[in-house]
Amino acid sequence: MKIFTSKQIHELDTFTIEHEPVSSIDLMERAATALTLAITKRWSQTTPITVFAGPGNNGGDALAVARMLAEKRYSVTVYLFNIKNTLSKDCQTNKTRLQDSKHVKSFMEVRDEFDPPLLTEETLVIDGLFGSGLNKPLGGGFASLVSYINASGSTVVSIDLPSGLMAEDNTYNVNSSIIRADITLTLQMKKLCMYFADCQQFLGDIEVLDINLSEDWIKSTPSPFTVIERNNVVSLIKKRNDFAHKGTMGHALIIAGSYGMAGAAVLATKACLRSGVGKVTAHIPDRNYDIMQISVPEAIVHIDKDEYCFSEPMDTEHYNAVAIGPGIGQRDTTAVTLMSQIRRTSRLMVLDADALNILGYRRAWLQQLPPGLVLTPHPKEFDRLDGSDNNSDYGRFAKAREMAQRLQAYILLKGHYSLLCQPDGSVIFNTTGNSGMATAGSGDVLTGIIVGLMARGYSQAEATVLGMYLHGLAGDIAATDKGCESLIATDIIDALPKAFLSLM
Ligand SMILES: NC(=O)C1=CN([C@@H]2O[C@H](COP(=O)(O)OP(=O)(O)OC[C@H]3O[C@@H](n4cnc5c(N)ncnc54)[C@H](O)[C@@H]3O)[C@@H](O)[C@H]2O)[C@@H](O)CC1
Ligand SMILES: Nc1ncnc2c1ncn2[C@@H]1O[C@H](COP(=O)(O)OP(=O)(O)O)[C@@H](O)[C@H]1O
Ligand SMILES: [K+]
Repeated sequence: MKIFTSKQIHELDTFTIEHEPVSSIDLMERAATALTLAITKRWSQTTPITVFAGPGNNGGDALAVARMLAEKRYSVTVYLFNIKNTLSKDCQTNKTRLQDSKHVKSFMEVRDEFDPPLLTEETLVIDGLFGSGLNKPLGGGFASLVSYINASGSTVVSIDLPSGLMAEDNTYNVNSSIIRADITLTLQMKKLCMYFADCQQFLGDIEVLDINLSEDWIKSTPSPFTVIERNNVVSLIKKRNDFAHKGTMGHALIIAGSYGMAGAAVLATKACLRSGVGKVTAHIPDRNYDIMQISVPEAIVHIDKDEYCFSEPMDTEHYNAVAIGPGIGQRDTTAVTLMSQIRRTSRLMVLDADALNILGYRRAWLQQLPPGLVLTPHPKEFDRLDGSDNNSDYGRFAKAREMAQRLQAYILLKGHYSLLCQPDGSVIFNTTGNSGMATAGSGDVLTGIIVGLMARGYSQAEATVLGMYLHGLAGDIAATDKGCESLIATDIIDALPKAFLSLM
């Protein structure tokens, strides 16, 4: 599924109007019908409704919704903000239609002075001030109105987008000038900002309303941003050959777990074994030997000469893919060994956790990284790599995208919607997974899965897409059994078989 920018969605509206063909005002009527249905499904006629409409087409939608609700005998009070005396054509038409309707309780067009009405906890506010046409953060009277609505305790339904929220980049936005909706009824498709954690406080629950915009345009228009769908993943899965043996199914090497962090190595290794690979070798310091042998009898264990940490690069010729990082610590010896390991490894490689922290604290080394690496940072790890500590989610997304192109790397930025930035500038969002996975060790599990898939023969792009989808899916399956509160990383590994099976 593609994610389009607000500029593209505007083109999609225009294309639909020209090619369906449908007049612009009839398309607005279609949107308003879907919005009204979504509202009447949830609230009865006894709910007092106050509608705030802006001067553009978002306001036009709101005025049409107000008329439809009034015709259904809802009690509706409407404020249209026309400060500059410029309404969009369809907003103007809907203003006239509303005024002509006998049912609207009260309609006021605000030109300058505005006395805000009483909004109580019983009031349902319909926010149609601004949608995808917002071109800068709200200020002045609109910012005050937004603060007033937010402070009111009323339930707020936003049309298309909470007013004040940009469809894409909110880095320099002012939080207090953005509507905090309880529900956002968004038209046709989710906007990019809806995938970012720091925008969720404004969006509330999101419902996407299909308004039948042109399928042809959607199919034929490219977008660098997509969301993984089940069928994409199913088509990636490689069939096992009946005559397969462990020597033909790939050999993964996992360099993980310093003294005191054996668990990271155990989790990554176990997850890797569950990913279809033939053999897994875990390279660990001597002190962790017994723990690994006892916890994961299926793994081959290779011991570092150092008792406590990763200190000598491995010969990786005999492996198909290598993972380095979970729990390796950040000692200077380990840092130097990491770089020497990266330089001498020609195999597919995934860097995670402390491998990323080491690079984050020595950012000059980033320039020496070979192309084709997979990096799996969580937001903090990415900020270290990037050298900044105040990234917005959009900012982090944009920088990860730029870094993936510059380093020719696959950067999997983890989060609720993890996103994969590829060397060609494309970005793939994942929607499997849940908050139960916010628990120590779940990232180690992901690393194990990805290296297992790469060793098994998947490319970096395939392994990361399939890996993040499967990891989240396993988390979702585990959560149906254990619930989110009690979920631990081991549960994700235990659910991997069911996750795989559900895709076969
Ligand atoms: N035919 C279409 O194009 C359709 C559009 N739809 C609706 O139209 C919306 C987009 O409409 P528009 O493109 O008219 O945009 P909006 O209605 O979101 O806003 C545009 C208006 O806001 C003003 N504005 C922008 N930023 C401002 C700021 N910071 N402070 C004060 N004023 C500001 C602009 O000058 C313009 O008057 C969508 O979100 C959706 O709700 C739907 O009706 C579906 C069909
Ligand atoms: N709220 C959430 N929703 C979906 N996935 C989540 C959520 N919280 C964490 N995850 C997933 O769990 C993993 C956590 O990784 P990470 O932070 O590296 O954990 P650790 O370092 O403890 O192993 C990531 O893959 C992330 O996408
Ligand atoms: K809105």
